[in-house]
Amino acid sequence: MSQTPTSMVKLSAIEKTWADGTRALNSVDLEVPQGQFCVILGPSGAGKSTLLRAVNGLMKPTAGKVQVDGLELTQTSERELRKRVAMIHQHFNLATRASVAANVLSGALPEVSLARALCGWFHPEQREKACHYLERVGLKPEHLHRRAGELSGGQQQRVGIARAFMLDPKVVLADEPVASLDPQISRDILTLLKDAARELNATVICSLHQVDLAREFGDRIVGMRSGEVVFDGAPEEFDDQRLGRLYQNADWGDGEPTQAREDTPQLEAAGGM
Ligand SMILES: Nc1ncnc2c1ncn2[C@@H]1O[C@H](COP(=O)(O)OP(=O)(O)OP(=O)(O)O)[C@@H](O)[C@H]1O
Repeated sequence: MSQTPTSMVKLSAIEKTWADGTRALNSVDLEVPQGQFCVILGPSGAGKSTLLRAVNGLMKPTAGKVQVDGLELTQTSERELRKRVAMIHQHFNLATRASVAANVLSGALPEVSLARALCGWFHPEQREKACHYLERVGLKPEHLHRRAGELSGGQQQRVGIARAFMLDPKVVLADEPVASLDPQISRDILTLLKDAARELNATVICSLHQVDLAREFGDRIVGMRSGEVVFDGAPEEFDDQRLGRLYQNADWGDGEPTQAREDTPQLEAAGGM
């Protein structure tokens, strides 16, 4: 008998209005089940990063409720949240002067006491796990003691993935993880991320700019525009017409707005694209 998948992330009526009046999120409802690779797609300024930051607690919504693994964020300590939710960043966010090993081990910090963290003392099991993940992401033993900043972009993102998986997270948030990488390396990195998440049955919410990658890797595509969800469905449903509507007159992040086409209807309400 098939079971209804557990909802791992649940956003209910999330609003975010920044101090300058910018409305970044407008009544966003989103439920992401356990184990899903959910891609957030949309033009620059659509609210993708703001949404991801709502899930990891870095952005306090103006209104609405965020739940992760059944816990409401306002009632959850940062430490509890960090054990469940890991983040992968566009610009890797590594300590570039520290070793690759130290960067990966830093993913275990929410589980380590301050005194031990200051001395750089990690459990042998944590060191073993760091080695396991470094191997898992395709880095070699000789990389362990190199400074992270000396690695290529693709290698740095591999370190970022290994770090993110150190605490067996239930949720991995990836904010444009391949934006600065070339197409083949982007595919390798997304394959790694998807496979590593599948091994743990972890939920991934990944913002992307590349539509082809969203279609290839997403179990589901959520299209955002002007702070609203305007498409939510399977990649097969996200056809070129819907793509056109999502990006109509929009900024692709390269400063080149797409031209409106006369036959392109106005955006409809969520799910109605
Ligand atoms: N700290 C802030 N203060 C004021 N406005 C902000 C702040 N952070 C984001 N915004 C605004 O909120 C809106 C959504 O931004 P967000 O970064 O979430 O978009 P995005 O879809 O991730 O864009 P991109 O693809 O370019 O990264 C934008 O209008 C942005 O300028």
